[in-house]
Amino acid sequence: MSENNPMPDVSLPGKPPVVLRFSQVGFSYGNLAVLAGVNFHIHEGEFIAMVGPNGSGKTTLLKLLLGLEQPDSGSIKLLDESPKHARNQIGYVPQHVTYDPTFPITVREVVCMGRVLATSYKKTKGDDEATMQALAQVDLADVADRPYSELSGGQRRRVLVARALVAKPRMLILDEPTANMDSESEIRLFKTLGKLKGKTTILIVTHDMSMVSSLTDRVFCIGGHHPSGKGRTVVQHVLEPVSHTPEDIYGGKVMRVLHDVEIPSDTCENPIQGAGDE
Ligand SMILES: Nc1ncnc2c1ncn2[C@@H]1O[C@H](COP(=O)(O)OP(=O)(O)OP(=O)(O)O)[C@@H](O)[C@H]1O
Repeated sequence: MSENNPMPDVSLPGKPPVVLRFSQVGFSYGNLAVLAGVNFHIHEGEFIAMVGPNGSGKTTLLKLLLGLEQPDSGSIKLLDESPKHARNQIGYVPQHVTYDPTFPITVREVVCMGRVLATSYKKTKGDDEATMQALAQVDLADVADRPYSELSGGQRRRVLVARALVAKPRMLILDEPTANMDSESEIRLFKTLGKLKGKTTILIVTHDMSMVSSLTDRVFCIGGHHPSGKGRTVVQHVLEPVSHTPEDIYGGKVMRVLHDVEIPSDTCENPIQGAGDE
């Protein structure tokens, strides 16, 4: 597939559909060029890591993906639609949530907010059921009626995952999910993500460039500058299993991101089906 002639979002036989496609995307804040010629796609059910150093454009890429910013050039298709139209089908787990610890809100209520926000109607019986299901998915059903402020930082992050899951999203995006977490909380979070793997498409955005969880199917890096000099581009890198590392990092075995060996970002080895390049 040539860079200037991206393939349409039509799945090949035997391949899961493409849920997100960036085609030749460029974006600047005024004179500050951030992204240029960005081409990548994600298939339904994949577990993807998007890595990049601080200031490389990860948040900008998320804003484009969610339709909060518009690309200067190129196009973005999310679930076959424009990001603005499709973003209510995305579960987003932010890095930071500011909350007032004196505000008396329970874990159950925090999770249910994800349901109300996504569907914009009054709370129903179905919401209660979905809330408890989402809490069970993150192994926190037993704390449903505790005040949110009493939970540890790691538990609160999992509550936010439940809040994102409660509207049954087609894709889950986690922004720096393990920032400021101890290793035990990290393990529990990745256990939760391991259970979700394959059931929903998962995109983790992180500045940790060197290692990712072995749950990861493919890793994209926002890195080198585009030949045009007008911003950074995104490439796909190869993952290598690492032996002799403690298994408690990233909630299981870790994979090393090989930055000296890259494969073009518009190809896909499709680890789900083990099929050839697209
Ligand atoms: N609203 C804005 N207006 C102008 N420049 C911005 C704006 N937001 C971000 N930038 C700049 O765009 C570049 C990319 O920023 P972005 O926040 O996307 O990077 P990041 O990879 O998410 O960084 P970090 O890991 O530090 O959060 C940076 O140079 C940043 O200073």
